[in-house]
Amino acid sequence: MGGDDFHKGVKEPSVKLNGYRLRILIVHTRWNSEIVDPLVEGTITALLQYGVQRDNIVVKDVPGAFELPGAAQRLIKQAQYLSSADSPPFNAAVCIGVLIKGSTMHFEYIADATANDIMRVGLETDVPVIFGVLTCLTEEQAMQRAGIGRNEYDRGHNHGADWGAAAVEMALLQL
Ligand SMILES: Nc1c(NC[C@H](O)[C@H](O)[C@H](O)CO)[nH]c(=O)[nH]c1=O
Ligand SMILES: CC(=O)[C@@H](O)COP(=O)(O)O
Repeated sequence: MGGDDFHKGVKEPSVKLNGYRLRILIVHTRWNSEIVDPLVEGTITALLQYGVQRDNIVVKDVPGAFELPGAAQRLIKQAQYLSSADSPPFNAAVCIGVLIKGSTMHFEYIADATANDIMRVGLETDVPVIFGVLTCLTEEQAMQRAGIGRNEYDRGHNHGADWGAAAVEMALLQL
């Protein structure tokens, strides 16, 4: 594979909601918002295509990727504690951010901590938490993975579509 052949997206699962009303949490960063925002939209679009109702998609924002796991944990546990017929717990969550390598080791430390803690939150809460954090060496790499690449003939693939599909599939596994 030559050049920066980026991931074209996972083969979509053949999941069907079959009447289930899923409630999905999206936590996204404000860092690199010009790339994060299309990823959030791609995730929401995928969730809607799979039959999730828009009022069952809760979207919250945090400063940066390092804050994603803590916010997801607090919001998931809060929903579990305050669970009611009108406000059921979340069936899945998606943490969305974009890390772009700078000139120090900051990138590596945040990427490692964020990835490990997002995994931990999912395991500890028993709510699937999808890892929607791009860890890129250049801005163009990130833009291509948000479907907004500078190449007018190939803008890339919006990974939000994969994350939304994964959230639905993993949520149904929990039912
Ligand atoms: N450089 C990037 C950051 N850095 C900020 C941290 O995530 C965090 O908000 C700060 O260290 C305060 O705890 N965040 C990103 O999401 N993307 C970056 O490229
Ligand atoms: C991912 C980061 O924290 C990075 O953008 C910060 O840049 P730098 O390493 O040049 O401080």
